[in-house]
Amino acid sequence: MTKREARAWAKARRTELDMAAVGRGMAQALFSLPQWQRAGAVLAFAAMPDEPDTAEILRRALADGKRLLLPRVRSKTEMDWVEIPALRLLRPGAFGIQEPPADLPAADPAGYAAALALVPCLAASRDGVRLGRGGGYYDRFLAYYKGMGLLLCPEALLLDELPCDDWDARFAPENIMTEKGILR
Ligand SMILES: Nc1nc2c(c(=O)[nH]1)N(C=O)[C@@H](CNc1ccc(C(=O)N[C@@H](CCC(=O)O)C(=O)O)cc1)CN2
Ligand SMILES: Nc1ncnc2c1ncn2[C@@H]1O[C@H](COP(=O)(O)OP(=O)(O)OP(=O)(O)O)[C@@H](O)[C@H]1O
Repeated sequence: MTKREARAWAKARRTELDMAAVGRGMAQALFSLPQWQRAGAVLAFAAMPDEPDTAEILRRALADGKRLLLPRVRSKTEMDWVEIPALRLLRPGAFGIQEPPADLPAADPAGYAAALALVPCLAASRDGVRLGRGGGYYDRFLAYYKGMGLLLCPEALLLDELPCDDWDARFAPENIMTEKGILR
């Protein structure tokens, strides 16, 4: 299977899933993890309609006093991280994704202690290969990000194998989370 074929399969499979329910399951699994409880800052994402709904995670992060950063697309290849103090400030941005507004400054994730990055994917393999949407945004970010990361992947989108390029970040099974919890 090529990446292109894998993306087509994943996109079709995703339309059959209840992403509100998957998101609720992931949120519950996440809140019980020490990695979440210890996190002082969360690098999250506002979900697209075919991604697990993260609204509850975003609300809980702020309610628990964690600093919340979300991506803001800057170009065809780069995204900025922006700290957002309240979800009502979000505006539709590139691809219709809710983004921090242009007047909030870009932040350096390295400047946040105890950061936890929640990483979206189209699909993932059990041995830790992430399939993204093909923009390379997260590949570039993960190449320099040194903090803790969790890949959020619905159970139905976990494969035994996926093609992997040199630049693809790899996730250990204990850093892959489905609505049923951490893979092990
Ligand atoms: N919720 C969320 N936010 C995110 C990402 C993401 O994957 N999910 N990104 C992660 O990179 C960045 C935005 N990158 C994106 C890249 C492509 C598409 C997208 O919808 N692509 C189309 C195909 C476009 C094409 O025709 O080539 C698609 O997947 O259907 C969306 C976001 C930053 N923010
Ligand atoms: N660390 C990097 N530095 C520069 N370019 C990169 C890096 N990682 C990936 N790229 C480029 O990004 C493009 C897209 O890569 P890939 O198809 O793996 O994206 P993806 O992981 O599916 O997308 P995304 O991360 O946006 O969800 C590739 O053409 C690759 O050359």
